[in-house]
Amino acid sequence: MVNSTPAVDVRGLRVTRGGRPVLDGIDLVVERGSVTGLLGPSGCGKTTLLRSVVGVQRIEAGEVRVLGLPAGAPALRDRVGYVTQAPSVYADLSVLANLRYFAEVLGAPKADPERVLEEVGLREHAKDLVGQLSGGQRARVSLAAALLGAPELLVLDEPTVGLDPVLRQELWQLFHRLAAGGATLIVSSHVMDEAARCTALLLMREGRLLAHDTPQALLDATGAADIEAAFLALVAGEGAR
Ligand SMILES: Nc1ncnc2c1ncn2[C@@H]1O[C@H](COP(=O)(O)OP(=O)(O)OP(=O)(O)O)[C@@H](O)[C@H]1O
Repeated sequence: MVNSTPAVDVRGLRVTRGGRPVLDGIDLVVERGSVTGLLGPSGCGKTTLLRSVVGVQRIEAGEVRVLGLPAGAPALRDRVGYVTQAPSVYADLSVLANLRYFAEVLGAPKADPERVLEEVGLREHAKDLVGQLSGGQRARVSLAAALLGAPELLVLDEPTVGLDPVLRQELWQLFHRLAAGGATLIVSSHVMDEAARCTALLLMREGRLLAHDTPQALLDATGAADIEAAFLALVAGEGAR
C-alpha cells in the first residue's frame, strides 16, 4: 500500500527568536519521495524552519507533523536524519569509529557504517581522524551519519557549502538515488543555482514562503530565465501588491 501521509505537514507555523518573529505563519506540505530545495537569502529563516521540522525548535503557534506524527516525537528518532550546518561528529575519532558509534546508538544494522561510507565517497578515509579531514570531507561524515538506518526523511541544512563542483554533483546524484529508493529530502541552500537539481522548491524570504512549486513551474509563472530571476520577480510582485 502506498503511504499517502505527507512527509511533512506544517500549518500556521510561527516562531520567535531573540524577541523577533522569525517564521511568520508558514503553511507547507512536502510529499514523500521529493527532493525539495529550501532556498532564500541568509537569515530568512531556513534553519529555523528545518529545526521546527526535526522538532528541536520551540514554536509559538501552529502545528508541524512529520511522517504523520508530531515533529520531534520519539518514534521519529530513527526515521528522520538531520544534518546541521556545524559538523556534529567527533573530531578525535576516526571516520569509521564515528559511524560505528552512531550506528550503535541508533540500533542501525551492523553493515550500515560501511554502506554509508561508500555512499558519501569516503571509503579511503575510513581510518582518518575526523579532525584531520578537510571541511568538505567532514561535512560528508555528518551526512554519512545521517544516512545510518536509512531514514525516511532527510533534513539537510546547506550540505553542499564549501564543496567543489564535482563533489556537489555527486552529492546531488546521491540525493536523487535516495529519493528514488523512497526517501524524502529537504535540502536548504542559499545558492540559487542548486535549484534546478530539485523536484520541488520552497522559496523563502523574511520568514515567509514566497512560493512552493517545481522549478519549471516557477520559471513559467514568472517568465524568468533562471530561479534567481524568478525569486527576484516574486519579491518585486510582493512589493507591488
Ligand atoms: N539562537 C538565536 N537567537 C536569536 N535569534 C536567532 C537565533 N538563531 C537565529 N536567529 C535569528 O533568526 C533569523 C533566521 O535565522 P536562520 O538561521 O533560520 O536563517 P537562515 O535562513 O538559515 O540563514 P543562513 O542561510 O545564513 O543559515 C535570523 O534573523 C537570525 O538572526
